[in-house]
Amino acid sequence: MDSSNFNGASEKFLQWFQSLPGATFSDAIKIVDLRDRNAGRGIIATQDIAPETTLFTIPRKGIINIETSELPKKLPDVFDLDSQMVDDEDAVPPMDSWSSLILVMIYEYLQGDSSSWKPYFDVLPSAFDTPMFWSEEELGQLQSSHMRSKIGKASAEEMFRGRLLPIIRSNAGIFPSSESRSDEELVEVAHKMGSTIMAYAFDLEKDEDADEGEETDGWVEDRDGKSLMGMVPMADILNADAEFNAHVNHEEESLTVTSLRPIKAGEEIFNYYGPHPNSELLRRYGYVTERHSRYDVVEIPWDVVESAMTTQFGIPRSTLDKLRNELEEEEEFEDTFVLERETGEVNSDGTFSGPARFEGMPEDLQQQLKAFLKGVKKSQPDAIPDKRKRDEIQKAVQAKTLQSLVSRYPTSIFEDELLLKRNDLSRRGRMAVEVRLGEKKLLREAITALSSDDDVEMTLDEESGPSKRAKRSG
Ligand SMILES: C[S@@+](CC[C@H](N)C(=O)[O-])C[C@H]1O[C@@H](n2cnc3c(N)ncnc32)[C@H](O)[C@@H]1O
Repeated sequence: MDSSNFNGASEKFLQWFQSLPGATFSDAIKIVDLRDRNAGRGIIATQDIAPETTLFTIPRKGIINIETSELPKKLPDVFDLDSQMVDDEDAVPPMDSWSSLILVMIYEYLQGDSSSWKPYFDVLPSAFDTPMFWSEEELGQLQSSHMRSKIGKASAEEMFRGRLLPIIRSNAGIFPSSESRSDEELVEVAHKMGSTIMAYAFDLEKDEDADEGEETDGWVEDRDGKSLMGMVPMADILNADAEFNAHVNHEEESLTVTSLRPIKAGEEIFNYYGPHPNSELLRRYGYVTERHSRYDVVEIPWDVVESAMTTQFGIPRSTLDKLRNELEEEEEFEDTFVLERETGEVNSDGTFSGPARFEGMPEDLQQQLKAFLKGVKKSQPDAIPDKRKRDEIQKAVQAKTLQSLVSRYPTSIFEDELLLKRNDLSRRGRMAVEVRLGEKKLLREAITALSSDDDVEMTLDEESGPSKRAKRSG
């Protein structure tokens, strides 16, 4: 889209927004074109802004959701949760807030010019950089990032085909132009609406559920279907940063966006999407930033820990299977742990309270490993004669585990850093490298922290990729 069309769409959207009864938009801000830094539209300050200034107000009637769209009135059976809750095994389970909003968005989108939200749809994205839309080759660049298993394309598609498509097909008169579209085309529309919701929608508390006087943060966190979700025009033109300067307040009749601290003329107004690692930022929003790398995580699958116990210390698989079954029966078994830094809470004015620091291996992983090693000691007292030996094995197993995770990434930190210096990487390729590099750096911090212990000597050879020498003492 050339810049006059792009800015024309922004201008029409602003006019439409200002015509909504109850909407306000401060003279101190404007919508701008930030495509030169891959940030689409955003809002900047045109003059210095004091803290707690109202930047704009969105009347709740301007939001798109099941309460404002005409669709639920036209298809009461589909949306009426009570009638679907009947105790009938054959009854269709109620649609959750996620699929309900996708259906509403498909309906409004297919209305075209007749939708009351047309100027809003004109500023919503038509293309996405989220991994949902990446090729296998592009996904391969994420290497062994756990995020690859969280994209959920197949399950989303199953829901679109199994749930939404039959509703659209059996109500063709309500969904304009649906008859002339193939199943594939409608699924593509559903994917686009789903991805738009993922990156743009807010959680909106229903009035009756809202705790008195309590505000909610806004961005969609809850995908389990309980919350009321909605598309909030203008609030979603705000980009976000890990350090932010504005906040969306949820009030009874409207949502207001206010400044949290002084904002200088020319600065961008940033909302907050949450303490997401870059992998999650990419999965939901299709971008990554250096500032979010403080929240990076690495998932540690328990089976990698078990392999370390077997290969490093010869603990038989059968012993581990038995111990695992016992813990599973007691519902105390975890199959995945999260390696992360201590980041502290963000200050109330949107700034960081301090640097992120790696403080240690996940406590729950250590507890489970300890429980396993105690079990091993019972069946093989010679292998683990005392607590000192158990602690030593515990550390070495964790070190081996981290090393195994590092070796799952085909390139080293050094190689990734070199790659990022090149200027021939695609945007998606660059983001994939940044995600995997952030994970490797966290692993390196954890390895360094563990190897500061005398019993386990480890090195990270950056030229040839990470490597480890674990001294099997004792
Ligand atoms: C709620 S929208 C914000 C408005 C969006 N820029 C637009 O043009 O419609 C969220 C999307 O904005 C982009 N975005 C938000 N914050 C960003 C940032 N700090 N840097 C780059 N892109 C950002 C991402 O594409 C994300 O999916």
